[in-house]
Amino acid sequence: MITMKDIVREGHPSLRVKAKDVNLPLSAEDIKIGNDMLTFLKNSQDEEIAEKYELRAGIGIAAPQIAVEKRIIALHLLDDRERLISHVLYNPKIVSHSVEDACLAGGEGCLSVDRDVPGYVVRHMRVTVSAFDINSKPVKLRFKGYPAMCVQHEIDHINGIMFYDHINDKDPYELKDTVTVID
Ligand SMILES: O=C(O)C[C@@H](Cc1ccccc1)[C@H](O)SCc1ccccc1
Ligand code: NI
Repeated sequence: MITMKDIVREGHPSLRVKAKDVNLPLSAEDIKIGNDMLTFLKNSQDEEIAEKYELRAGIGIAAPQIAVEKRIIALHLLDDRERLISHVLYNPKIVSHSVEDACLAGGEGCLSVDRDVPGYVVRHMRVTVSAFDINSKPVKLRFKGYPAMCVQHEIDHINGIMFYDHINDKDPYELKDTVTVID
């Protein structure tokens, strides 16, 4: 099982590379990596397991965060209507997005960053993502609001981008009027 010791921290080279596409159909190894990542998220959100294994809560994770430089991400969170969003996505790609931008009111954190980095991380309010699921089947998924922030955070990771790369150094809380702040 993945625990915090398996999650690399900022400064590790895997966090700054453009990860490679996985081959399809998926190998048993790549399927296991995806399942292990999703299991980590579920464990990290389970009070007892998280306490027992000292896991930091996560709603998303990307393979480079466990030093696997492949384009694999996992999401496990509830949307604003309490619907479960739980996916392992292979070779995810944003194929379209809204003109409207958004950011989380409290800024963002990262399982690979052991410090607070204040500031707004402006992203697309809505994204459409094409990917392959754990059965090697093509999927097209639409995300908006909080889940959209999460999937963009994870796709950034497979492109070697950290959330604070988006924060305006001079004015971390700069907000253009086209940006919606998500509470
Ligand atoms: O490091 C990661 O990739 C997991 C990120 C995902 C994430 C960060 C900011 C905004 C959306 C998603 C976080 O560490 S998950 C931690 C977390 C837990 C609950 C709510 C928000 C962030
Ligand atoms: Ni992160």
